[in-house]
This record gives sequence, structure tokens and C-alpha cells, in this order.
Amino acid sequence: MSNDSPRVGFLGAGQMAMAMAHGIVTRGGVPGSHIIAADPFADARTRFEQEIPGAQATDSNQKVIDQSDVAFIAVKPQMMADAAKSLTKVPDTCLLISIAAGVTLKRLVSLFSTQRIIRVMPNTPCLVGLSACAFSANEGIQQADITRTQKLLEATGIAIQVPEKQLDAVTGLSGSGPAFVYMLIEAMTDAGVRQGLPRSVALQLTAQTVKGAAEMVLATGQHPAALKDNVTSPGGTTIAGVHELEKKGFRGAIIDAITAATERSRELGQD
Ligand SMILES: NC(=O)C1=CN([C@@H]2O[C@H](COP(=O)(O)OP(=O)(O)OC[C@H]3O[C@@H](n4cnc5c(N)ncnc54)[C@H](O)[C@@H]3O)[C@@H](O)[C@H]2O)C=CC1
Ligand SMILES: O=C(O)[C@@H]1CCC=N1
Repeated sequence: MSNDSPRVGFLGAGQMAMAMAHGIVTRGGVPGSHIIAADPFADARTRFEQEIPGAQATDSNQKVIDQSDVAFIAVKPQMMADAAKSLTKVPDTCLLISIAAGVTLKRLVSLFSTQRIIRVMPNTPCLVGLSACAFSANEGIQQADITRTQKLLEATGIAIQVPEKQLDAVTGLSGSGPAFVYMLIEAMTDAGVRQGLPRSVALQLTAQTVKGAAEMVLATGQHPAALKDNVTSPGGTTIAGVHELEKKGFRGAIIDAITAATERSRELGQD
């Protein structure tokens, strides 16, 4: 690991900060000693230091900003104004990256009084190196900052640059999406148990099926409908299940869920 790697800070040492720091250390070539996080809660600080060996945790947001080349803002959207107020000044040497749902670049610039800001929407699979991140850069930001952000995010999974107006939809789709997939996994597992499978067997088969199906989409580039058709034999088992899902409005329910999550992200941006 190189000592030239950036010093990476986190305002908020909660679930997402820990998951991203874990990826950045284990896959991004940043040593634990280059990571610092601030949190008002002692328990959160202790957990962060335990999970990220070599990292430092403090109760001072300003210390994090002063010591970091890049600082992730990883507080809840409702705590954003408090976090900003706790800072005297964001030095020009620090690139800020917000991961908060809904909080716009315009609001971030006004709260933190710096133009050097990037807004990201990650998701929790960053803990296992499989996050789906999208990000938007503030106007006028240097290409070097975009490249550095992309590299740090890619240590946690994939990272796609999008226009900011698309970030609420990203939040509804891939930010919240893992929760919807976990619900599907839970329901499929319950169905297996209902049909007599031991729960551990049903859960392993379900999770591997979801992982395998996702990998088929990514690896083959085939349309999901074509992949579905390949599973669906004439007069067979799959079409019987597909018919039930269509009758119960499966696709409509998923579209409504992601629409509601997107709209909530837009609302959070107006607080
Ligand atoms: N949980 C998820 O799946 C995702 C969350 N996000 C975003 O990530 C952000 C963090 O979410 P989580 O990690 O789930 O929340 P969390 O509640 O686990 O972590 C937030 C941490 O911020 C600390 N905090 C509160 N006020 C603070 C302040 N003034 N200064 C410094 N730290 C402060 C809290 O003590 C807490 O430890 C949110 O803005 C959320 O919208 C983004 C993508 C996915
Ligand atoms: O539920 C939330 O507000 C956060 C943002 C995306 C996923 N979790």
C-alpha cells in the first residue's frame, strides 16, 4: 500500500461510513491509518475503530475535514445542517463527497460554503465490494476530483456518473433497491419453507438464485425477458408461476415501490 494514497475522512461513523471505509481499505489500497471518522456517539466511534483496523475516530467534524484529502459526508439528510454548522471552515485542500439521500449539490454548496463537492448515491452491498453507486459533480469541479472519486467508489463496486436530476431515481432504484431484493429473498425462502424445505436450504438456494440471475444479466448482456423465456418451458412449471405473478401485479408493485422511494428522495431534497 502506498503512503501517497489519499487521507479519507467520514462525517458520521454509521453503517454506510463503515461499509465504504471497509471497501476503500480492503480494495482501494488506502491504509487504515489514512482513515478518520467523526461521530458524536462514543459507541459509533468504538465500532468504527474496531471494524476498520488502524483507523481513528473522533468527536470533531472539523478535525476530520482538516486531516482529509477527501471527506465523505455520511450523516442522515436530517442531520446535514447540524454537521455543516459544526464546521468553522472547509479548507480548499478537502474534496467533500455527500452520500445523503435527496440533499442537492446546490444545498450542499450553500451549507458547507465550498464548491468542491460531489454527490453520490451508494448502496449497502459496498460492504462486500458489490455496490451500485451513481454520482454527480458540482459545476466547475476539476477532472482530477472526479477521477479520484470514481477510483474510491470503484473500490466498493461500480460507479456511474449521471446528471444530478437523475440522482433521486437512482436513490429509489439502487439506493433503496437492496431492501426490495431482501424482501423478495425473504418471501421466496418462506415459500420454500411452505413447501417443506428446511429454512437454511431454502435461503441458500434463493440467495444463490438471485445472485446467479443478476450475474446472467450482467455477463451475457441479454435482455432479462429473453433470459426469462429461456427458463420458461411450454406448459411447464415456470409459466404457472409467472402467470400468478402477473395476476398479482408483481411488476406494478415493483414500479410503484421505486416510484415512492424516488419521490421520497425528492421530498428530502426540499427539507
Ligand atoms: N443505509 C443505506 O442503505 C443508505 C444510506 N445512504 C445515506 O447514507 C447516510 C448515512 O446513512 P446510514 O449510514 O444508514 O445512517 P447511520 O444512522 O447508520 O449513520 C449516521 C451516523 O451519523 C452520526 N451523526 C449524527 N449527527 C452527526 C453530526 N452532526 N456529525 C457527525 N456525525 C453525526 C450518527 O451518530 C450516526 O452514527 C444517509 O444520509 C443516507 O441517506 C445512502 C445510500 C444507502
Ligand atoms: O432509506 C434511506 O433513506 C436510505 C437512502 C437510500 C437507502 N437508504
